[in-house]
Amino acid sequence: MEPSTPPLYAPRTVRALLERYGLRADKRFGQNFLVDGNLLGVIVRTAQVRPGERVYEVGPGLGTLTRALAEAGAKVTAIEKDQRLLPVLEETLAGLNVTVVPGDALAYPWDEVPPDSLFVANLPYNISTPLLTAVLRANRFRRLVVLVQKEVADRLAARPATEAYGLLTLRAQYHARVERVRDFPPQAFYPQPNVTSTLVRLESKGVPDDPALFRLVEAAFAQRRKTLRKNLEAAGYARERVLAALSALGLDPRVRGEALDLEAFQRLKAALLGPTG
Ligand SMILES: C[S@@+](CC[C@H](N)C(=O)[O-])C[C@H]1O[C@@H](n2cnc3c(N)ncnc32)[C@H](O)[C@@H]1O
Repeated sequence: MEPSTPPLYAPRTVRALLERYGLRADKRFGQNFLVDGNLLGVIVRTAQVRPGERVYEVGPGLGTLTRALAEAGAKVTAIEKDQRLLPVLEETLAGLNVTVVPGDALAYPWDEVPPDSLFVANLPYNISTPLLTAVLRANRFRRLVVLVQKEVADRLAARPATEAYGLLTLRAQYHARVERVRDFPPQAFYPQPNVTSTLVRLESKGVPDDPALFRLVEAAFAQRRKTLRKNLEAAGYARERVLAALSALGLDPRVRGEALDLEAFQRLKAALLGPTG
């Protein structure tokens, strides 16, 4: 770009690009484009990209974050569902080390990503939970840096016995060490969303998925108001085994699933199914 050209994140560049291509931000795709250069810098610094490192991004949008990651030395693969944005990306990412993959990130073969890649994204709010689940489960990323709704960040970083604590929390904390980096106000985006966003960093523990553990966790949270024992029985775990396992762990039979931390769930799994279960 010419030195006098305003950067891609400048609100007037974003508005001009959309106008030139006859586009409007589409709510169905969760399109809130980043228009704050300082906060863009925060995301890139948090990602700590090494030169030549592979970075996967979901939802490049107009290419703002994609471009910043490529300029920091990353080799970026960016998956975009909105076909209307593909010609824009061709223009804004020209000459950079970026591959744009058209399609739905929920259908992307995350298992095929080379190990130790990075994942960096300003996520569309409507897919953040299933997408994070799929990406964490694939166990291919060394680090994930994601901008999500504050409420999703609360769930990722929650402690037991809180309202935000649940399946997503345990999925995240099983696979990674979770750190909230900072909040992003609505003014950092165009158009402005109704909610605050939060940048979250997840440092992978490099552990493979544990389907039996997550079947147990899913069952435990099926009906939050019910006791753990009732939920497990409803999911088909034999009553006697459940009672014996709770007693072996020194847990009150009236305990709720939300009281158990990750380690307690792992011990419960071993007590119910045996160490190899
Ligand atoms: C919050 S915007 C972020 C745009 C850009 N990265 C930025 O920070 O300005 C979310 C982006 O995800 C795209 N998107 C929405 N659903 C998607 C899906 N299922 N798969 C891939 N991309 C999707 C939207 O079209 C949009 O470009």
